[in-house]
Amino acid sequence: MIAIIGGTFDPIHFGHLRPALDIAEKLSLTEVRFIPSATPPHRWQPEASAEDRINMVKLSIEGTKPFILDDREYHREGASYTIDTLKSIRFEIGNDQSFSMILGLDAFQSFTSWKDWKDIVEACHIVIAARPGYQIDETLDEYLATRVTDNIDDLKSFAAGKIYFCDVTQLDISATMIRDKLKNQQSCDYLTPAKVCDYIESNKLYGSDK
Ligand SMILES: Nc1ncnc2c1ncn2[C@@H]1O[C@H](COP(=O)(O)OP(=O)(O)OP(=O)(O)O)[C@@H](O)[C@H]1O
Ligand SMILES: O=C(O)c1ccc[n+]([C@@H]2O[C@H](COP(=O)([O-])O)[C@@H](O)[C@H]2O)c1
Repeated sequence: MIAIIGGTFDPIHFGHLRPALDIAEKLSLTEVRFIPSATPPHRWQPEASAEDRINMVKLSIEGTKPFILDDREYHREGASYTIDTLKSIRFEIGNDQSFSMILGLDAFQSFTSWKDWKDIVEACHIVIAARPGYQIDETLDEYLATRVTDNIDDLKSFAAGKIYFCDVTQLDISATMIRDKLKNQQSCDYLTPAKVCDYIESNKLYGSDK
């Protein structure tokens, strides 16, 4: 079973890494691919370059099984739409293998505004990580509500199409919080791996001149 976690990762932090590991262990995932969004379609453009964000992801996951970097969105022109990423992965792994997309609860809340969101649900399972400050929407879209399962085995028996809310270690960390601290010449220690803090410092990212 493989999964992806996409993100702007500007920068990557423990709020991405620990929940992704919790989900990998809970679902016995053989691979979790971190996919930095080169040109996010839906938000202001990232502060750090795609190269720096990719380097920080690499540093933060090296040596951690089953995490790997997948930089396909960097090599694609135009806006980084998730549906295009999923189609290209499906092309590689075939239609029979169980394949999940990990999303934080905040990202899931705007999911029905994503490009071709119904096709996304057909292409993969969606595993939603709890995030401090966000609650499951009681008025979940009907199309989505019928796909919710609390049975992990469904994620293994079906290749796609299920939605699973996953309890994970809740860390109230955001990339915005880290960028703000660095702008104020504060440290990002213990919010993201030390190697990422060192990279930010050496490359003077996010207005940090420490
Ligand atoms: N602390 C967290 N707990 C659970 N999920 C998270 C957390 N932080 C980010 N995520 C999820 O990780 C994915 C990528 O998030 P992203 O790179 O936008 O990080 P962010 O911290 O939300 O960034 P920003 O503050 O710049 O908006 C999204 O699905 C998001 O919901
Ligand atoms: O494809 C879309 O329309 C779309 C709209 C919003 C978000 N996404 C993806 O959702 C992931 C998390 O987004 P973000 O803003 O939390 O980094 C990331 O991989 C984005 O490319 C994708």
